[in-house]
Amino acid sequence: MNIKITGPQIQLQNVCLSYGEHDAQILGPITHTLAAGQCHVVMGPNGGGKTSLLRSMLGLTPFTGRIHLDWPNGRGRVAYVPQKASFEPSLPLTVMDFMLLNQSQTPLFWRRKAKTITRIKDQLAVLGMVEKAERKMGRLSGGEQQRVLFAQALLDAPDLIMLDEPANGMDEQGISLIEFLIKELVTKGASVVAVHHDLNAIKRIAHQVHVINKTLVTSGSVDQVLPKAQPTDFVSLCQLSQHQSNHQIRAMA
Ligand SMILES: Nc1ncnc2c1ncn2[C@@H]1O[C@H](COP(=O)(O)OP(=O)(O)OP(=O)(O)O)[C@@H](O)[C@H]1O
Repeated sequence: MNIKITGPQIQLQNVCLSYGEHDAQILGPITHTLAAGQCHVVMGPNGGGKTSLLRSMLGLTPFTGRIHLDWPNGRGRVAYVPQKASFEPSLPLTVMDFMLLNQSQTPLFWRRKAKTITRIKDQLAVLGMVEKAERKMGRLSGGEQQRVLFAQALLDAPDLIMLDEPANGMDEQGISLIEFLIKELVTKGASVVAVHHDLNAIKRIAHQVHVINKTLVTSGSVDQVLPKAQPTDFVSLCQLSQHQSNHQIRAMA
């Protein structure tokens, strides 16, 4: 099948990050390129800097160095599903309100176009959440909130989507659905960058895997990076230093 790629290539040059002037360096230096139109999984230990890297790519966290999104046909649409969102249970924000938030500049209480509402309901239906459109966001379960966040991210057919642990809190059906939708996005030409911990899921969805533990430990296809995909491999993968990584991973295969 001939896919027209609409997602960007992501180029990182000497990217470094620390949160405060005197704080330890969280990331870097990282010089690396993520190919356009593929599903890239970022994995690594807790605190290794995966979220920080994603947020840097989105321009949400200050960093040094350079991150360039090289779009094939001019700048496309970008979506982000954060690791966790917290909604105060008493906050009077329904699922529908939340979906409408970045659909226009007009206040929420203004009348909405029927076309927009239908489009939102269709997207909520895909994620199995249309029946809960009038529920308050803060009263949904974690997995349900995650489904709504995903629905909102997909609403404008993104060309680049960043997913921070998209399967977090999801049941089995939700996990399959998210994986199906990720594959569908890539089939349509989008670039996907997802933080993930589940090795089996990574094998199912990833074109390229990038192991991050402050710096880039290693990167390559699933077959190159996850030769046997046992949990112990994951631990050792994360502990490898940049210098020894490629050699040792080949030895593990
Ligand atoms: N806003 C912040 N201010 C100060 N330190 C931060 C901030 N955000 C993250 N950190 C620190 O940066 C380090 C990397 O955090 P980050 O969330 O990027 O890691 P991660 O790999 O995504 O972790 P996890 O797998 O646990 O989600 C951690 O030590 C964390 O405490």
